[in-house]
Amino acid sequence: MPTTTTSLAHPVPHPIELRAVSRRYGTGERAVTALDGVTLGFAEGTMTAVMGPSGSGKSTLLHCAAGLDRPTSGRVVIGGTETGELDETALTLLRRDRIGFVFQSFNLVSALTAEQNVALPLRLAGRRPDPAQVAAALAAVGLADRAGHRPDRLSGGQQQRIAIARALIARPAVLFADEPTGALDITTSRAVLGLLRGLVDRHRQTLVMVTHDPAAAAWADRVVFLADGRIADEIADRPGAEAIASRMSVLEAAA
Ligand SMILES: Nc1ncnc2c1ncn2[C@@H]1O[C@H](COP(=O)(O)OP(=O)(O)OP(=O)(O)O)[C@@H](O)[C@H]1O
Repeated sequence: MPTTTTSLAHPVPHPIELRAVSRRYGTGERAVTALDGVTLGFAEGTMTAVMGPSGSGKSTLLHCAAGLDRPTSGRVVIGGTETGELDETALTLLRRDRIGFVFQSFNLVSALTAEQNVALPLRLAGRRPDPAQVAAALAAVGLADRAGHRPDRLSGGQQQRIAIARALIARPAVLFADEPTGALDITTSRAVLGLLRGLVDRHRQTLVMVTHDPAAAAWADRVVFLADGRIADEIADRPGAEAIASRMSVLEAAA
């Protein structure tokens, strides 16, 4: 039977690639290796959950991959650009163009309305926000009718949805989320995760999310497990929460 090879000579690069990335903090006896030779790519239109025991390097991985922190050794390639070759200004501009970030604590500006918060990244980039673009971002997270509200008049879930709209306003290739549902109840978490999943499925958004919660990780296509700064395990093909929880308990028992 004839065989056909379909591999591409020049495959499209992943929006983000980490190659043998290590990050050490401090020097001498106090040195901590937070990441230890991690090689990982995040494909377009996929959702990856990053899990692992406390201190295993999840936030450090996210910060290095997003260009918020620089590795001690190894390479981070964002949209085909080697970030190690960029100075701080060029890295900031690349991040502004390509990366969105959502935090557990929402990080909204309390004195600004929902629409002003969403428009903020454009203003910081020196661009005049297009009201239609801001309205579309609010509509995409189901909060068109809350445009004039300040964060203290919104629920936790609504605040996180505003933070997601703000992260998406510049149409980043990759959205990073560090425990985005960590401060939310189960029902609200589900709504936020459904929204994130929809962005991946409908808009081919690439999403990388750190979580401790197997139920949240079960929304992902792939779960990467870290232990002591290394990739300890990986499950692909949308694993269920039970399979994820049992891998986590093995890693936590060993930690
Ligand atoms: N700025 C820093 N200076 C020194 N050590 C640090 C620094 N940031 C992180 N570390 C250390 O690096 C290791 C990995 O930290 P990191 O925050 O990436 O882990 P994590 O898996 O996100 O943890 P958690 O689940 O508890 O948030 C830990 O041992 C931590 O103490």
